[in-house]
Amino acid sequence: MTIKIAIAGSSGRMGRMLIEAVIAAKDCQLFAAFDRENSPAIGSDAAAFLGKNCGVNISANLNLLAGADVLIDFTRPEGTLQHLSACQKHDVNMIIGTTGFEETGKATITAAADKIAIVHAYNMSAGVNLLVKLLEVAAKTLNTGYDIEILEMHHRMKVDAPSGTALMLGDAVAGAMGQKLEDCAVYDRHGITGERDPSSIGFATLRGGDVIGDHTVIFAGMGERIEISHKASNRNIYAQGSIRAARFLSGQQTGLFDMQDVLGLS
Ligand SMILES: NC(=O)C1=CN([C@@H]2O[C@H](COP(=O)(O)OP(=O)(O)OC[C@H]3O[C@@H](n4cnc5c(N)ncnc54)[C@H](OP(=O)(O)O)[C@@H]3O)[C@@H](O)[C@H]2O)C=CC1
Ligand SMILES: O=C(O)C1=N[C@H](C(=O)O)C[C@H](O)C1
Repeated sequence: MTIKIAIAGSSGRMGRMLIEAVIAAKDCQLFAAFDRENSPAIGSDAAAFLGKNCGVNISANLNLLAGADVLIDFTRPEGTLQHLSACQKHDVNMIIGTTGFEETGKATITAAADKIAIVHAYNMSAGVNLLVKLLEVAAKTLNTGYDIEILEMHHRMKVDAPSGTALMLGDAVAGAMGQKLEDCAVYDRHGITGERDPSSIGFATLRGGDVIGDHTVIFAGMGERIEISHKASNRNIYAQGSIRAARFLSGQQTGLFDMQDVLGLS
């Protein structure tokens, strides 16, 4: 069976990576490609940046979703929520990689999963999702006497902080220790902060250059330090994860899933 895939944010870093990966995947067909109305790419072939013609022109008309199996969206929260409405209208499943949602946006996605099937994950790579499992073991084993800090670095163009992945890793660690991340997260330190609260999970955000995505969770004890890291060196890991998610969604009618479900890790 061929999976008919539409891509949102076609001219973005992830949009282009996804177009290349979908065209290369034997069981996938690039069905539609979207950008914003004011994008200079509107009307051009979606594979033009590869020096190829794939026969799908970039459009802002979301009615072209009709007949697609799934829309893959790596844009911005406000764009994703517009695309989500269009997916419900046309009964198209959705894969959401966008980060930076407020609680209301997350609730809208959860509600939409009563009508269509959605994979929503802040990191589509197999490696990061394995890290989540490793962290659950680490957090349960090192649950007293170790200070937990999460460090992430991304390229200078990234607009949200901390990264969605850092928040997901923090959530996994907090959950494994019977805590809620919102009750123990420390996102800023400046000035006379006082001693570290042993029950806190600290976050540090670095931005610079073209770093694709580095994440390290540190368990700092007295006499030893454990660091569990993932470093991305190519965005194709996210595109391949998205294609796995598209295969997973084939045949699903409704429901909200994450990459742990897709990879059989849940
Ligand atoms: N889950 C995962 O595995 C990963 C998630 N991400 C996340 O994906 C998102 C995109 O990342 P990246 O590709 O680097 O970003 P880019 O800025 O390179 O691309 C974003 C694309 O979305 C478009 N866009 C922005 N706002 C809207 C809108 N309101 N409506 C429709 N389209 C819109 C942009 O168009 P324009 O240029 O016209 O603004 C652009 O084409 C981020 O949230 C990032 O954190 C990234 C990598 C992996
Ligand atoms: O913006 C990015 O580039 C990335 N965003 C995601 C995040 O916020 O975690 C995933 C990956 O780290 C790359």
